[in-house]
Amino acid sequence: MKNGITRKQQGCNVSMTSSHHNTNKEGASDVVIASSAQGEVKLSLSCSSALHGSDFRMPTQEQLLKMMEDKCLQLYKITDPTFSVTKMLKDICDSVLEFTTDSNDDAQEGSMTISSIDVSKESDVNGTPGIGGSKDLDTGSHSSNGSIQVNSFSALVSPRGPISPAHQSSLDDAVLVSKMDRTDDIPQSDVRMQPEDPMYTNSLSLVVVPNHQLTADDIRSFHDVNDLTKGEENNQISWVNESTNDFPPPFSYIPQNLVFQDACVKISLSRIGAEDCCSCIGSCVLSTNCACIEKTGGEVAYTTKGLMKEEFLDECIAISHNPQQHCFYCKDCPLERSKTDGCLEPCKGHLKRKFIKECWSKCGCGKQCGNRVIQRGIACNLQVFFTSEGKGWGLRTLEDLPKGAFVCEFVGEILTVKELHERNMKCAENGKSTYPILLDADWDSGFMKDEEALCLDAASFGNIARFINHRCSDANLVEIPIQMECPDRRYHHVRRYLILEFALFTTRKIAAHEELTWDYGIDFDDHDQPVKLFQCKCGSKFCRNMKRSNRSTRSALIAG
Ligand SMILES: C[S@@+](CC[C@H](N)C(=O)[O-])C[C@H]1O[C@@H](n2cnc3c(N)ncnc32)[C@H](O)[C@@H]1O
Repeated sequence: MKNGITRKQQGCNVSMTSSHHNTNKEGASDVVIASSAQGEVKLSLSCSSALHGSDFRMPTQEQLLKMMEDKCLQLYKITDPTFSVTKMLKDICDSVLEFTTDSNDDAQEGSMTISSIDVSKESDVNGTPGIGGSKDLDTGSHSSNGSIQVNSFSALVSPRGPISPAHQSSLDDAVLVSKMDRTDDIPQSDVRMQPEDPMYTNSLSLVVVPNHQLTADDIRSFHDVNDLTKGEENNQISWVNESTNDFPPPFSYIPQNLVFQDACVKISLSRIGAEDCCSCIGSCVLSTNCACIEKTGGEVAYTTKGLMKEEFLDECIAISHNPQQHCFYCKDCPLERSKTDGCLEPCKGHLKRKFIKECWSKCGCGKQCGNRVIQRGIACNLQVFFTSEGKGWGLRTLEDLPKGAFVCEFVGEILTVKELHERNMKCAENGKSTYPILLDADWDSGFMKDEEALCLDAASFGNIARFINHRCSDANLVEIPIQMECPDRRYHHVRRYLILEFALFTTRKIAAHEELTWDYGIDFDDHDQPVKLFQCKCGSKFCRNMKRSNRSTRSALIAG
């Protein structure tokens, strides 16, 4: 396939040939993208039939393209009627040329090989999908020493230690991607792609480790440097580590809460009565009698710009600053019950928070109603980064944020508190932590069955909120429960099915690049908490861990 250098002149030929000798090892397939100084781009695919038996028959070009288009529809859900595989191949060539002409007036010469791996066999027991095929490599060119310069690279990464010299390079086995500085640890023979220009210090290197068996955690730790959310959110959320060679921990990104196992979450349309929906037309923020807004005492929580109203926000912040004044005690605390196996300890109290009731699908208003902020998803530009204060990874904003802006929900697995306790016990044995938050808003309503006392754990399955670190008292985010369709406060707020929400809003103006923090409500004096306490490095002058004077009784989040 050849293209001329300008988009107007470009032409695209698709031709197919087959050979009887193997061009690469068993079952491997390569995509080679080569460009010449004359502005030609060549895309060649090679694959071996070795794994599929000896009765290999070359399909016709038409058969192949038809099969691929069916696959794109069924497997990748590409439903655009104008989509065609030929056009996509041509687009790849165009992109190479576009990049070359945009970034450099002189056309470059070079090539790169993208190899496919099949780790689908390595799916973990929980059904975490394997990664099949190569991922998102951008253009590159050969350097004099034979390695390939990567101009930009959206890649999978693996937090692996130095690679032993015993490894020999091969494109057929596991593929690892490492940060540039880590390639010092790796024998040159194992490095297949390596950024050479210091300008690309945040680019990644592709390292091939032969015969390496990928584990489930390996697969879960492959995080795209440009988007940790795997495309699940409105905005991409990149990650960066300017301090160490560490990679983000293994976890699966989920944009909505999911039940782990025993949690009893009963949501059905029939449970959502007319009294829990509004019949407004237009934006409820301007309405005088919106039934949803009536649920929160007739107080509209949002401004017309989609920010939380200052008065409402300040009350929420005051509750979080003075938990003792806003606590209720349950008669038969599910948390204590889960810990003590029969022997009930005194309940330390749970926070009674203000909550927001957003409009929902059964309401008369539409998606653009001003009383629907959280359900429109993450709107700010965020980044995960490695903190320099010893807190591990953290989340920061890349843009200035006003006071009262919605940042993200807290999403995780929905567990019963009994399951959380069991999980914490296991974590204590293997040095891991849970990142739980109790859904305890309604625990004062009498005896609850074990399967009804719920919490969220974001350590293994969670959204971007799992990276938000704790700060005592003067955190720049505050958590506010959101109720949508479900009137049952036990779930706090349930969106669609099986979704519980807990949203984080800014408590003040936040400047670009500031770390986002919230007060987990930890009592650093309570050594009886089911999870291991950490040494707080929040740096706040109100730090409860340092002073140990302010004895909080909140149990909003028992951090591990
Ligand atoms: C919800 S996670 C936050 C993300 C975490 N830092 C990471 O690297 O994945 C909570 C964990 O982060 C660490 N952490 C959070 N806030 C901290 C703080 N103020 N000081 C020290 N460690 C903190 C603790 O290990 C805690 O168990």
